This record gives sequence, C-alpha cells and structure tokens, in this order.
Amino acid sequence: MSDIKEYKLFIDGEWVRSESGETIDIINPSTEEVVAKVQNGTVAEAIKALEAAQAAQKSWGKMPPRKRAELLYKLAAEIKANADYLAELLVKEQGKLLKVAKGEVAVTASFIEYACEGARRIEGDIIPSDNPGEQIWIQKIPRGVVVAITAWNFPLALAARKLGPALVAGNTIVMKPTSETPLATLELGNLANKVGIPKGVINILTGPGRAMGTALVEHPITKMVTMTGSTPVGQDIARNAAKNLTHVQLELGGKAPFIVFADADIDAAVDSALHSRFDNCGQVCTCNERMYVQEDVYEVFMEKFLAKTKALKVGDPMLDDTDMGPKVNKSELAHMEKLVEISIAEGATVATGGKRPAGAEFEKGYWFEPTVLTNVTQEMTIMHEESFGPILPVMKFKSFDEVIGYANDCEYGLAAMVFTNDMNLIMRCNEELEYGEIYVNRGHGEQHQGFHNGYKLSGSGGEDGKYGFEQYLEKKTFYVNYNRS
Ligand SMILES: NC(=O)C1=CN([C@@H]2O[C@H](COP(=O)(O)OP(=O)(O)OC[C@H]3O[C@@H](n4cnc5c(N)ncnc54)[C@H](OP(=O)(O)O)[C@@H]3O)[C@@H](O)[C@H]2O)C=CC1
Ligand SMILES: O=C(O)[C@@H](O)[C@@H]1OC[C@H](O)[C@H]1O
Repeated sequence: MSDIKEYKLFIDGEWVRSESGETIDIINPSTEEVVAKVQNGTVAEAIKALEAAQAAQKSWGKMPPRKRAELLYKLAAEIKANADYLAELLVKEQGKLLKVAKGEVAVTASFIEYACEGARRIEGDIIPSDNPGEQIWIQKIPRGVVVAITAWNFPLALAARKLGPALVAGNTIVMKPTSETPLATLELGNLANKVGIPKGVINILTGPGRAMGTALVEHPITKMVTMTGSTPVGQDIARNAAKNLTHVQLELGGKAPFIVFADADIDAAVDSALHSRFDNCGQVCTCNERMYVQEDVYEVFMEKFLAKTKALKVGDPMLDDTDMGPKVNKSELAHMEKLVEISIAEGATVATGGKRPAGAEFEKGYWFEPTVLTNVTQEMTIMHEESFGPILPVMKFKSFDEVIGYANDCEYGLAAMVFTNDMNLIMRCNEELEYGEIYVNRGHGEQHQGFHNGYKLSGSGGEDGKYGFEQYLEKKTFYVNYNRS
C-alpha cells in the first residue's frame, strides 16, 4: 500500500474521488520525489462544484457579515494552529524555505483576518433624489459565486487573499489551485469543515487549468473570476469571461525595475536588491527583475552586491541557514537555462552563477545558482522577458530621464523599486514611473491594507485593501418614492 497521500476533490463539504479515475503526481522540487497525488478533475465536477456553491450562497449571503467573519476568524485560527504541518507541506510541494513557508502560513491567516475586519464596513449610500419625496439607495450586495484560480509561488497565501474577502462579502467560492502546488490549499477544506463553515461555501478542485479552469470561467453561475498567474493565461481568462461579461480580477506577470540613484544608502540598497531578487528563488511577482545603478556608484554597489550574491547558500529548504531553494519544476529550470543562454548570445556577461550548482546534493531537484548578468543593454531579451527566477541583469545609467525611459520601456506595470534620499527625485519617480506599486528606499513586499494593482499586462482590477474588497461586492440602486400627497 503506497504511503503517498491521495487528495480528493472538495465539493459541497465532501471529499470525492474524480470520475476521471486519474490522478496528478505532486513532485518535491528539491528531490523530484512524488509527495502526493491529487485528482485530475473533470469539467462535470467543476460544474458540480459551481452548483454546490450557488446553492450554499443563498443562505451564506443572508447571514450577517459579522457572523460570516466569526467563522472565518476561526478558520484563520485553525490555519495558525496547523502552521508547522502546512509549512512543511509548502516546502514539499513548492520547494520554498521552511522559514519562508512559515511566513506564508502566517500571511495566509492574516489575509483572512484582515478581510474579517471589513465585515462591518460594507457601506452603501442614501442620496437625496431630484424628485420630491424620493431617496436613492445604493446597496452593496454579494456577487454570488466567485471562482478563484491561483499560481504556485505562494499557493496558500494567494488562496486566502481571495477566499477571505470573497466570503466576508457574502459570496461562496470555487477554488482551482495550480496543479503544481495544490496540497496546502486542499487542506483548507478540512479546516473549513472543522470550524463549521457550511457545506458548499468553500469548494476546492484540482485538475488541468485549461480544461477545468475554462469550464469554471465560462459558466453562467460564475459571477466573478479572480486569478493570479501568468499574463497569457490571464488574457485567456479575460476572453473566456467575456462570454457572460463576468467580472474579472487579474494579478499577472511583472518585470520590476530596481533603480539605485547616486545619493542612495548603498548598503540598504544592496540588501534590498538581494532579497527582492533571490527570496523564494526569485519567484515573487514583485521581484527585482532588472536593476539600474547610477554610474557614479556602480562600482562600489556592484562590489558589495556581488559579494553578497556569491555568499548565498543554495540547498535544502528545510535547513535554517539555507538562503535559497530550488525552482518549482523542471520547465521553470529549463527557462532559467534558456534565458542565460540567450543573454550570453546577445552579449551579456555572467558575473556570477548562470548554471545548475555542482555537488551530489544537487543531482536531483531543480536547482539554479543565484545569477547576475552584466554588460547588458536595454534591448536584450532579459531586460523585457519575466524570468520569475534567480537571474538579475544590471545596467548603468547616467541621468534621471534615461533611467525612467528604461524603466517604463516594459509591457508590464506591476512594481518598481527606487533608492534615493532626494525628495525631488522621489516625487518625480512617483509621477513618471508607470507602475501600480512603487517601493521607495525599501525592497518589495505588499501589505494587506495597500492595493496590489498591476498596470498594462500585469493585471486588471487589483486586489487587497478596501479597493480589493470592493471588487467582491455588486451594487444595487434603489429609487424609493414616497411622495404620496
Ligand atoms: N501579480 C501577482 O500578484 C502574481 C503573478 N504571478 C505570475 O504567475 C506566473 C507563474 O505562475 P503560474 O502558476 O505558472 O501561472 P499560470 O498562468 O501558468 O497558471 C495560473 C493558474 O491558472 C490556471 N490555468 C492555466 N490555464 C488556464 C486557463 N486557460 N483558464 C483558466 N485557468 C488556467 C493554472 O492551472 P494549472 O496549473 O493546473 O494549469 C493555475 O492554477 C508568473 O508569470 C508570475 O508573474 C505569480 C504570483 C503573483
Ligand atoms: O504573489 C506574489 O508573488 C506576492 O504578491 C506574494 O504573494 C503573497 C505574499 O504576501 C506576497 O508577497
């Protein structure tokens, strides 16, 4: 009897095996071992989950928001109570460092708790009409059934980022985590049952994104799709959602510029640049994807930065002194190797890294060295294509206008990072950088009360904070005429 756990589909509060009779292997990126199996769900099961969510939404949406929040606070508490188990599951399925996985579990709970704080802030409007004896009421109501489709880099946190506001607002949810890293997300089903969240409010499916995802997006029961993932898939979802003009919220790819002006605190900039590129093996949507250093400080900056990059310890993500784990899968590793090959062919120099690390411990697993590329030009592929991995091209620049031109020369518009102590420069960057999220004198890292909002091909709608919460609510306008003389 295999001791590899087989997860089932979580539909209407029950765990069910897929009618497909097929499963998907979940691979540990550090060892290439199969750590679990999940159902290769079918379109019919996707529709069954939507129907369960629709049925449950009728009573869930009528529950006082505070009552909904009480249940979700309990879910957050259970997530924290199972932090070690969930963190180790994330390490096994995604390869992230245990210390980062523990952080992800904490953020998962806090995403839900933050959403719960909004339960008593679902506010509408009462507006005087132009007509005598008449009022205009604008009410905020749940949309209905929300479909949440998530990526593999922070799978549990991304699920909670959507589940929290969706459910507090009175919607029910069908979640389709990525086939790469669904395990920790599936565990939310057990915790939901444990705290008494009614059957059908949360449904969790696994199966091929293209088939199952499309079925979920196109179905008329679906009243909103919230998705985190790549730009091509986000565009696919937008096209498919158009069939029913379903509301979409898309958090997609990025190519964040990291700009260091001559007056910057160099040591602070070096540390932020290092973590904003190599944390989570560079698999963060707001990562420092390309760096621009003003020529006056380029040498001193690069000497410090390369020394710290070379000192990063790649290895077993379960060990506390490890700085970077593996890429999530084989194809992502191949993408790293391809990007380095293209960069060299286009004239770049590998200042450090650029290949799989040597050593017996790296024979299995999707390992790649922290890599810095110099002698790059703005026209090179690496300055435009998202790597979403531990590869950092660095360029010198002379003037403000030059670097702003480089930074905005991009099809993405999610995040940018700027280091300078000159307030005039800070305000000019704020005005001229075409990015939805700008970090000044610090590395990346959103906060729940902010607004995670990508311009251009980085997304549409944005999430987090009060503006993200609003997306989960529909508005109903009510003209009340009592002018009866
Ligand atoms: N802006 C942000 O906040 C973030 C952006 N990202 C971006 O995500 C990308 C990496 O994540 P990755 O998981 O590879 O992204 P993908 O776009 O490949 O997949 C994202 C999700 O979409 C599903 N999916 C795939 N095809 C379809 C479809 N046609 N219709 C509906 N759903 C579909 C996938 O399922 P399956 O895996 O089963 O195919 C997965 O659950 C990077 O580009 C990164 O920049 C990542 C994190 C945050
Ligand atoms: O999705 C990402 O890459 C980031 O938004 C990341 O996801 C959850 C964490 O809180 C964010 O840093």
